[in-house]
Amino acid sequence: MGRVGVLLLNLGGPDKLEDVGPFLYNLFSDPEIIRLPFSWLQKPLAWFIASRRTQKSQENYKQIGGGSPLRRVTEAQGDALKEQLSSQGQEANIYVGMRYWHPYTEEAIAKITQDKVEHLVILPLYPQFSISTSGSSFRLLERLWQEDPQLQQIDYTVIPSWYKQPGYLRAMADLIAQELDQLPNRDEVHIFFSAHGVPKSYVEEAGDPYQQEIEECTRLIMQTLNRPNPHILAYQSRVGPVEWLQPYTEDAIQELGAKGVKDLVVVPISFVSEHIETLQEIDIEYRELAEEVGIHNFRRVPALNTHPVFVKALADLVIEALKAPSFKLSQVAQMKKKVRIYPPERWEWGMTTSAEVWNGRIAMLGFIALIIELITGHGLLHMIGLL
Ligand SMILES: C=CC1=C(C)c2cc3[nH]c(cc4nc(cc5[nH]c(cc1n2)c(C)c5CCC(=O)O)C(CCC(=O)O)=C4C)c(C)c3C=C
Ligand SMILES: [Fe+2]
Ligand SMILES: [Fe+2]
Repeated sequence: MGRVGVLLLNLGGPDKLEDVGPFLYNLFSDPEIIRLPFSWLQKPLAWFIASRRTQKSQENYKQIGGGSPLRRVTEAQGDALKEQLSSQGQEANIYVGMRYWHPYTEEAIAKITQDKVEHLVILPLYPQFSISTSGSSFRLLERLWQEDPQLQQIDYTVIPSWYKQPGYLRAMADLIAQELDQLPNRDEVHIFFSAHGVPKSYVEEAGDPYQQEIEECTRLIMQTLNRPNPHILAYQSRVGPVEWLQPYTEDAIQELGAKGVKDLVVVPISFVSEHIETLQEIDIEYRELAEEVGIHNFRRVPALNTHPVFVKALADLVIEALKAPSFKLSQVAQMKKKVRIYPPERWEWGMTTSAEVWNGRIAMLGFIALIIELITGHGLLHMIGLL
């Protein structure tokens, strides 16, 4: 076999506080994150939302040391994977491609062509598929492939999602067991799976298989764990006013508190690395809430990071993918029950939930712009002489 490469995909995160604004702008500029009727509105709206969110987001990053650990952790995972592959007789170069911050996917692709990689495995570091995560990275890669004849020479294969991988399930179950065993009444502790949320319309209108994969993954982890504990699944990190997958983590914590639950072990299930949503949102915000509602033993299962059983699982995935018939980027959408990757070919006007929401938001934006213009005396309407 010729030169082998593995491209690890992840979302990326700001390395320092000054990066937060531009990182958020990149994130909200992605039509897979925010769906709009007109593409020309994407950038101004991304700028508007990012500016409004930057300060709050910076405060959260300040609480975890002033930046995201995601790059460091992902690079460590890459190093560990290279070593593990080598010990299993497979030499490979590992490349990290982030969607919204350095090292960008484009930078990784440039290195891959420079190194003349012949066989490439594309492995998203999201166990479950969502339009907003792996889907967005695959779409970007599809575009890069179409534009570059050199890339088209590479024999590549994609792993769309891998939440059923036995080593991954084992590593998750072991980490949960370790936390349960720290508590005196370990078989009665509630296991709380906290998945990252997505807007409900992704699942119901666009056919995102994310919710189904999360639910199945939860069931498989519980089966692997093989303990009698009660468990619950809820969704965290909601952004904006639309409805996201329910129940929301904060509501579920409150309900458990009201029922008199005292011991909780929280399992972050959509992430394999520590980042802001484990270190700040769960460890600080949800812990505070849990204490307020009387859940005094609140423990969080650490992210897998470079857990050896997990790294071996990643290596097994790569080796199997190299042996199996290749799976192309264009096949992912077909396989995932005809997922309509955002934005749709044609904007659907009318009473669809998202169209209504966005029509309302655009009107609101226009209204805000008008108020600002009336107060400051500067703006588009003054420029064209209407005010
Ligand atoms: C607004 C929509 C968002 C969707 C949909 C979304 C889905 C989603 N995200 C992750 C994983 C991560 N998200 C991270 C940061 C992040 N995500 C959003 C918004 C959406 N995510 C924002 C605004 C941010 C920035 C942080 C903030 O201001 O809250 C990160 C990086 C974290 C870091 O340490 O920097 C990850 C990872 C998943 C798995 C997911 C859907 C399945
Ligand atoms: Fe996110
Ligand atoms: Fe988030």
